[in-house]
Amino acid sequence: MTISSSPEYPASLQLTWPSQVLRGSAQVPASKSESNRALIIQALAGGGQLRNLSDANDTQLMERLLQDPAAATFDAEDAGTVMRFLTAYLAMTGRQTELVGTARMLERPIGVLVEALRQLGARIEYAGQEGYPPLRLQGRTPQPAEEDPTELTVRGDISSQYISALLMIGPTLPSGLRIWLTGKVGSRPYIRMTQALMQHFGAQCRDLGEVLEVRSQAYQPTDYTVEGDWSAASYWYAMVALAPAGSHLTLPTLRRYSWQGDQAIVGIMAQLGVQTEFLANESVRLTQTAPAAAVEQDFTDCPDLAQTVAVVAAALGVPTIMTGLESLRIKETDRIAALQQELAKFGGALTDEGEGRFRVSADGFEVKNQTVATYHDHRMAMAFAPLALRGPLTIEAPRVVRKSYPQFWQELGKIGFEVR
Ligand SMILES: O=C(O)C1=C[C@@H](OP(=O)(O)O)[C@@H](O)[C@H](O)C1
Ligand SMILES: C=C(OP(=O)(O)O)C(=O)O
Repeated sequence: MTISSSPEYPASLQLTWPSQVLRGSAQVPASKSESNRALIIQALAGGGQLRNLSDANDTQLMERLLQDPAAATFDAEDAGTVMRFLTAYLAMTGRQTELVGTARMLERPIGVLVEALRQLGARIEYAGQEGYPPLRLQGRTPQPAEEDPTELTVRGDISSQYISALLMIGPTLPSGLRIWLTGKVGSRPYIRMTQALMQHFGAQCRDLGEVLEVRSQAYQPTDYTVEGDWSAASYWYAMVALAPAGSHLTLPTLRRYSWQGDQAIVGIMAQLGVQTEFLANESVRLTQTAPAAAVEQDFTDCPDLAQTVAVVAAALGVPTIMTGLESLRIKETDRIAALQQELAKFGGALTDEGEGRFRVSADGFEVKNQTVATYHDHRMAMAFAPLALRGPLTIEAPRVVRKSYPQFWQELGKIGFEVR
């Protein structure tokens, strides 16, 4: 396996499993969500040492862009957190600059955040389509300090990243911020993660459910060690679920008490045949057990787990109802359409039953040399890769994993997959 030595990934990768039990230990990357928040807050705090930062492209990109705050253009590439967090961060500096991204990023909405920032005095224009990047930041009208926090009403049903972006700049505003959330709030644990990291850096945030409040206050430079990424861990859960009986794996750097909502994978995979044991030294041991006869799961709080779970449920033939998938349509790709296309190649289906309910089913699910398209989406590649435990498989554009888990294919090679 030569991927590690090559900066250029091949056009496709063939994965084969030598039909033995799956055993050993796999490295997950550090959480990109924690890393990207910690980087923004560190910049606002003016210090603090960050340990175990993610090597994900999304994080390296954030780090690089923050090092050159005077740049004329900031290219957020395909990183949602970079686009949304930097928009808020840069808008508050009052600088004139531009934020751009990949073609897909220009289809991912940002109007809710721009509208909120305008109410905080930011002058932001759309350089292309109204409500979408690219953005032109044209400075900021300073606002006087008031006794009461500035009130904003923000929709919570499109992306929680707007709310996290606003919260993080909240302490730096002269009057602080009171955010009224409307609509069905999705990805709520990511908002809590933001609050937890803000608090770690000395800024208090009150969470009253539909109202979030941050007073004007100084962040304190603080050190932080980033936890492993639970979304990335989900692919290893999938592997244990699909591996021959008797398989087990250890994953280091994962905490029992996590700030990441995607730790929900522990409970979800308990139903799909993977038992989790939290060990000392921040690691978990995954053991294969029997799956439930049927599963029903809401992904409102953990949308990034949906692809992993859909693929495992289809491959195991466990009838599964998935709800809370609304935000999947506006991520790196339309993940619902992508799942439907790719599952069909194996005899699986993700059927829209209306009213937000999707049914995973399978009719003679079989893995036999299919080629999986990845739609510029890291999670499509990583969610389908575990199927290689059931038969040979080709993954197109394997480079996509660099967004969150650059070492993914190497880790597969180390655990015993043939990766060509
Ligand atoms: O704040 C974050 O770090 C994230 C929030 C979620 O996005 P949405 O809030 O858009 O659902 C998640 O899907 C994304 O991978 C990371
Ligand atoms: C949706 C994702 O990321 P982002 O929104 O930050 O691009 C993801 O990593 O699955």
